[in-house]
Amino acid sequence: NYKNFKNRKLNGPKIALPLIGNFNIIVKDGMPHYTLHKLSKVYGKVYRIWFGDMMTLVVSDPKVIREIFVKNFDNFINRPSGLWIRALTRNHSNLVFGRDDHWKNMKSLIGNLLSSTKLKQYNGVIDREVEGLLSTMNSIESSSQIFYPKKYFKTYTLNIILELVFSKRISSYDDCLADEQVQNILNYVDKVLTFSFGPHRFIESFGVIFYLFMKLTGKIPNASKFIDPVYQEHISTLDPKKPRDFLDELIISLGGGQTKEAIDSLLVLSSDFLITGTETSGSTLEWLFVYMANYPDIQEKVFGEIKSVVGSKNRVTLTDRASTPYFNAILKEVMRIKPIAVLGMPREALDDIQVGEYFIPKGTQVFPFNYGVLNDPDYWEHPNEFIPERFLANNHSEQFLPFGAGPRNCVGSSMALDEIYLLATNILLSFKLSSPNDQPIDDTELFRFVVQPKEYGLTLKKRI
Ligand code: HEM
Repeated sequence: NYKNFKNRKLNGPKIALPLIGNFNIIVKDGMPHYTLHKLSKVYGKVYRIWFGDMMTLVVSDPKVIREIFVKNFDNFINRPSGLWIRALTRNHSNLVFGRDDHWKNMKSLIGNLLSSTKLKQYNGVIDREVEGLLSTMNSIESSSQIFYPKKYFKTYTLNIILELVFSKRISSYDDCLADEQVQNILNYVDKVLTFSFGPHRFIESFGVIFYLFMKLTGKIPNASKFIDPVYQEHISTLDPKKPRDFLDELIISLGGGQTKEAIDSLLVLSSDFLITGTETSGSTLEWLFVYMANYPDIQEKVFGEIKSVVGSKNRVTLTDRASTPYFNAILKEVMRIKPIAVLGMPREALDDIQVGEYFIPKGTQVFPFNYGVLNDPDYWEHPNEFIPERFLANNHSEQFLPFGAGPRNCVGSSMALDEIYLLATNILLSFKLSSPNDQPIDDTELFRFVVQPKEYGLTLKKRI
């Protein structure tokens, strides 16, 4: 395979070290997306590089991304795996790392639960969380305290997932994150994300050592302390005619959820929701308010738009979305300039394949390199500048793929967009937000697979 790859003259670093490949370069400054982007300026929008012993293609040409992920989907249906992933996912029993027919079944189940029609039945959940957080923000404002978005946005997205999936809401916004159970779940999500990128993921022998070490020291991230009792409670109180939440629906779809296979799937699918459904939307909301505080003129303009749409109502609802084009453009621009899934999520070539001018051998890991596409001056004028207006004139659907492309794209995109829209517009309607010290909010990125801003605070001033 390696010979094949080399012979096809794909560009890429000439030298790769034994075992670690080019991993030393990729992780040198802790910001792999910056390094991969710099390399694409040298080797082009499609180049090969060795992530440890995994041959990897980094693709930042949206046309080639579509060729691979949409047109040749069948050959790229699975994600690369390894011992670490197999251990965390009970041998690919979940959706995020599910494979082949199992993935298809899980996708159809979860896709149905997270479809926009189905979510309408659960709209009240998001509305209640928005009310709860706004009321706490009112108290913070009245007592002239600083508002720290990170912990509140994490609690907001976590509460929505906990209610939709398990009918549990553990944390109130007043004692945000004080609850031990919430801390445990968020620590679990944090660990899984932190361990999503590292030599153990890309070098099989490191994976084995890392796994054994984590197992022996009892450090493998595990959410069963929370999920197991909730699962037992659901099984014993289930009414198949009246599912209360996603877990009930999944138990019913998996034939009662009592076989070993069904239990494995239910437990790791539940974890999928916690991992993919919290930090993703939460971090996007954090970025949005960094830009709202740093661009007060834009904040005023979007407040004007939201205020005029809402009229005498006191809350924005999802039916207002079509009437808030400027806010919609701002959200897109935030997701462009600060994408949280900078590397995209990788897939693996099932077989040798020729895609346009590129030969991709079996087993190659392919990254649809979101950060590269979204920062490429060939597709975006002044890519380093925050210019929401660019999305008013053109929706850039060719090169704006924050949720991925093709049948395996993000299954939670509707839910993410709904919860971000409802919270962000209602906060902007209710408060003027600014940096507490007249300095711009620091927009330095922290890479933990999901890219987030550093913790920051905001001063709130009531609008209505
Ligand atoms: C702004 C928020 C979000 C962004 C930018 C985002 C982005 C992504 C991306 C880029 C992928 C990889 C798609 C691919 O392989 O082509 C993905 C997959 C996934 N996302 Fe999201 N996501 C977000 C929110 C959510 C939420 C709220 C949920 C669940 C409630 C969710 C659930 C998932 C799942 C389960 C997958 C794996 C799908 C599969 O393998 O079939 N995401 N997401």
